[in-house]
Amino acid sequence: MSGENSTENIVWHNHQVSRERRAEQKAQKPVVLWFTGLSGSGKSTIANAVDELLNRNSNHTYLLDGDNIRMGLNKGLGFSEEDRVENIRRIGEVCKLFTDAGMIVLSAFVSPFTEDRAKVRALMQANEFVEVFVDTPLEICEQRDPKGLYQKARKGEIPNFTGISSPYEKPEAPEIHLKTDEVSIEAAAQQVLHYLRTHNYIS
Ligand SMILES: Nc1ncnc2c1ncn2[C@@H]1O[C@H](COP(=O)(O)OS(=O)(=O)O)[C@@H](OP(=O)(O)O)[C@H]1O
Ligand SMILES: Nc1ncnc2c1ncn2[C@@H]1O[C@H](COP(=O)(O)OP(=O)(O)O)[C@@H](O)[C@H]1O
Repeated sequence: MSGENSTENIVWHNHQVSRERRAEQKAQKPVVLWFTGLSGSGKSTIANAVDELLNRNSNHTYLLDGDNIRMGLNKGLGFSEEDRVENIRRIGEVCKLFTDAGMIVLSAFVSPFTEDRAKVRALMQANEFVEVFVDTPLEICEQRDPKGLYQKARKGEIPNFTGISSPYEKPEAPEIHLKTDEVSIEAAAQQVLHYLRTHNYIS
């Protein structure tokens, strides 16, 4: 392909400071903690709790959160299947940049499609993608309804709402499985920390 959008005249630059040196300096193994689950499942709450624990442990982290990214980088994308695919693709690329920088990234997006999550995993280096399934039954998300969105969706005021009028494909083999109807926010966060410690991402 040639023309304005072609990449044929673009050359990849190798950095003088390697990704290994960037990670070593931070005394951690870079990784993306990819939280996925229904709206209201607890992705944001648990990711924030993990972020807090990691920060106190002197780790270098960054939290990418659904609503915030949609107000900036992904402003203009909606909730059609096509837009969700592009939303997750861009977020995957951002995660890759952060892991290259040696960071532990926490991403909290519904990311309802198995294929899109698999594409992000494939973009990362081996063992740098950890899928965290925030597994909360739809009935409980609906009871929580922290933003009042389920109520609106049930009234037909929000089209393509995940779990109601748009599918959520559950992870089949997540590295971490959090059942928030059985464990507290603090216990869920500790479960993630335990995984990171036992797999030598952090000390
Ligand atoms: N139609 C529809 N379906 C699902 N969610 C909706 C929708 N419209 C708005 N919202 C709000 O947007 C947040 C989900 O954005 P994401 O970027 O995580 O979605 S996706 O990964 O592209 O599917 C989601 O945030 P969370 O509640 O934090 O998950 C909702 O607050
Ligand atoms: N065990 C739990 N884990 C996570 N969130 C919980 C739990 N119990 C209750 N909650 C509440 O559920 C809501 C989850 O909302 P949020 O974190 O915004 O979800 P999401 O980011 O998946 O949309 C919060 O109000 C949180 O306090």
